[in-house]
Amino acid sequence: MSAVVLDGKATRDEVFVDLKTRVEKLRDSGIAPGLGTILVGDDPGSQAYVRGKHNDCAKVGIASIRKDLPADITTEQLNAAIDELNADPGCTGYIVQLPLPKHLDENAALERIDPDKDADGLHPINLGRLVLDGAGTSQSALPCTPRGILHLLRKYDVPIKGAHVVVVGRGVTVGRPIGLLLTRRTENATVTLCHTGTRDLAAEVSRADIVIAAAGVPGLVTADMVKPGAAVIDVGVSRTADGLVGDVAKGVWDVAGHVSPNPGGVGPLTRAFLLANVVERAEAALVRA
Ligand SMILES: Nc1nc2c(c(=O)[nH]1)N[C@@H](CN(C=O)c1ccc(C(=O)N[C@@H](CCC(=O)O)C(=O)O)cc1)CN2
Repeated sequence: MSAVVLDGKATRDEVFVDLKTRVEKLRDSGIAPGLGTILVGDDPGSQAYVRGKHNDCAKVGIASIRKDLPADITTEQLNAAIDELNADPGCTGYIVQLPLPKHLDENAALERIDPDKDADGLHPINLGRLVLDGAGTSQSALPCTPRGILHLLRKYDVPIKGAHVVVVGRGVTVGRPIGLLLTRRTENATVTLCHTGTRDLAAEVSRADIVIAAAGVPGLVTADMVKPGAAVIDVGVSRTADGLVGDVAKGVWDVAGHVSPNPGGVGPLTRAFLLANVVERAEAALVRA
């Protein structure tokens, strides 16, 4: 079997066309959406992601505000940068790029973001709204990668209702929120969340109609684990001497029905839906005004 490729780049381009029109409409109403980013340290991966986010802003006409801080900043200095973006009227939505250096408390940083400007949907209030089925509305943003995964599955008509989804990885940006998203009544999937404490990963994965691999372990999901015809979404990424490597081994392509590759799958949509969240935060502010 040769899997159908879920093309993240082509899908991102479609999302951008829609966003450009909405940004122009907002500008006609006197609102200029602006994305802020806070990047701490010099991790090459994080630097590349943040650079990409600002390039994307230029493509759809969103202003961008960039705060790059050294790896050894104090909690007080990080808090000051967050407070500045909370107070900046030109910044309608922003993110703190993760991971932060070990000496900084990620949860405390996320909690300090103004929930109305939380473009990642990772503030505890917004994650709480996801639990209560309120996220993804004018109330609050949905986390970007889960939103991208759902969009790709829908676009390529991968059946979600009633599907058994196995998520590998329990991180805050993907593993935990994707389970909440796919078990909403509108999606109605059954989700198993696997992690390093899972006893028999292969047995869990083999029952899945949809596998979402977000562990950051190169080649963790192998062909022998995957049910023939299943959809496999490769989200985890590791930077190795051979370049970027996903969680899904190459042989999976011969067994799966659909594969979202890495790179070229969900990553570009993570960035696209960050901008969608910024536009939607600005649209919501317009309605409130
Ligand atoms: N505050 C956040 N931090 C992090 C998030 C997040 O959603 N919010 N997710 C990841 C990193 N990430 C976004 O920040 C991200 C990952 C991947 C891509 C992407 O476009 N990948 C490309 C390959 C890019 C390359 O060559 O380096 C692809 O998959 O084709 C964009 C953003 C952790 N941190």
